[in-house]
Amino acid sequence: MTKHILIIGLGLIGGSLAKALQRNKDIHVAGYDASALTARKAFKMGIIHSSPPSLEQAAAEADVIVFATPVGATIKLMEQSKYWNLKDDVILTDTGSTKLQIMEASKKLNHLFIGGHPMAGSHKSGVEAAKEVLFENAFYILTPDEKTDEKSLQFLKDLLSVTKAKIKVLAAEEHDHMTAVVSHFPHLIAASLVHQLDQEDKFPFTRQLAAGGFRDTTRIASANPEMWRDITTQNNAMIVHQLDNWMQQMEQLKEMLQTNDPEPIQQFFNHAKVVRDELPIAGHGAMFSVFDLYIDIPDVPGIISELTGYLAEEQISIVNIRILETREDVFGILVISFQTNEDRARAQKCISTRTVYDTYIS
Ligand SMILES: NC(=O)C1=CN([C@@H]2O[C@H](COP(=O)(O)OP(=O)(O)OC[C@H]3O[C@@H](n4cnc5c(N)ncnc54)[C@H](O)[C@@H]3O)[C@@H](O)[C@H]2O)C=CC1
Ligand SMILES: O=C(O)C(=O)Cc1ccc(O)cc1
Repeated sequence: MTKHILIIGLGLIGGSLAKALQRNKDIHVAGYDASALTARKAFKMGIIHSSPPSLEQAAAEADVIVFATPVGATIKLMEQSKYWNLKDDVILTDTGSTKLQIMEASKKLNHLFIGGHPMAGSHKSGVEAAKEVLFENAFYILTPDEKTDEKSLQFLKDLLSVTKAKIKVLAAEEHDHMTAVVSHFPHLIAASLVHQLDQEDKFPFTRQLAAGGFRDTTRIASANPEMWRDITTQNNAMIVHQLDNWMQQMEQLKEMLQTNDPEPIQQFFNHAKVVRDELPIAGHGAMFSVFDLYIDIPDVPGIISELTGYLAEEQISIVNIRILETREDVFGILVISFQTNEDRARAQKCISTRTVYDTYIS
C-alpha cells in the first residue's frame, strides 16, 4: 500500500530527501514550504509528487512527516503540529543539525517523534542545490527516545534505506556533543577567520591572496546564516565548552610561539598531521562525503574546459571544482570533487586514458 510522506521545508536537505525517497515506487512524497515559490519550483522540478496548498490537510494524510526546516522553525512547527488532526500511528521526524532541544520539544507532542540528522550537506542551500545522491555513504543519525517502539524505529530505518546512508542510532546528548566538536564549533572558527581577514586593512591586496588553504578552511562560512544562527543558539552550551577548550589551547599555543623554540612547534604540526591523516576517508566512516580527485595541470588557457568536457562526454557529474595553486612557471593542482567514490574512480580512469596529466587521490 502506498505510504504518504510529507516533507516540510524543501531546501537542500528536504529536496534531496524527497528526491531519494522517490526511488521507492510505493511512496507518495508531498512537499510543503513556507515559500510558495519554492514549493512550486520543487513540484516543477519533479522533486515532489504533490504540492498541497494546505499544510494541515497534507499532515492529516501523512504516514510520516519530516521537518526539514532550520531548527528554530522546526521547534515552532512541532508546537503547531499538536493542533493538527494527525493519523494515530504517524511518525514525525526531522533533519536538524541539533538534537537535544528538538527531542525536548518532542516530549510535549501527542504522536511519536524520532529525531533525525543526515550528516551530509554543503555550504549551499535551497531547492536548486538538492541532489538525490546527497546522503549516499554518509551517516544518518536517528535519536529515538524511551517512547520509541522497535517497530516504528525499524519502519523509519527501512524508509530511509533508499538514501543509501549509513543509519546510526545515538542519544541526543551524544549527538550534540560530537557535532559540536566536528561541525558546529569548526563553523564558528571558519566564520572567525573570515572576520579576521575582513578586519585586515593595512594591505587591501590580502584578499586577492586568499586562495588555496584559506578558501579550503573557510568554505563552510558561505553557508546559510539563518540555519547556523539556529544551530548555534540551540547547541549553545556544547559550543561554548568547545570554545573554552580552544581558548585554553590558544593560550598554550601563544606561549609556545613566544618562546619560539622550533622543536615543540614542529611537534605541534606533526601531531595534527598524524591525527588528520588517520581520519576515516570519505565514504568509509567520514561524516561528510566528498570524493576529491587531484590532477596536475599546466597553467594554459582552456585546460579546465578540456577536462570537464571529457567528464561531461562520459556523463560523470562534478560537485565542485577548484585550483589549489597556480603560478606562471609551475604546474597547478586542479581538484575536482565528486559525489560518490564510483564517480571519482570513473573520472580518474577517464582523465588518465584521455590525457597525459597525472591524477591522484589524497
Ligand atoms: N545544509 C546542510 O548542509 C545541512 C542541513 N541540515 C539541517 O537540515 C535542515 C534544513 O537545512 P537546509 O535544507 O540546508 O536549509 P535550506 O535553507 O536549504 O532550506 C530550508 C527550507 O525551509 C523552508 N522553511 C523555513 N521555515 C519554514 C516554515 N516555518 N515552514 C515551512 N518551510 C519553511 C525555507 O523556505 C527553505 O526552503 C536544517 O535544520 C539544518 O540544520 C542537516 C544536514 C546538512
Ligand atoms: O559543507 C559541509 O562540509 C558541511 O559541514 C555541511 C553540513 C552542515 C550541517 C550539518 O548538520 C551537516 C553537514
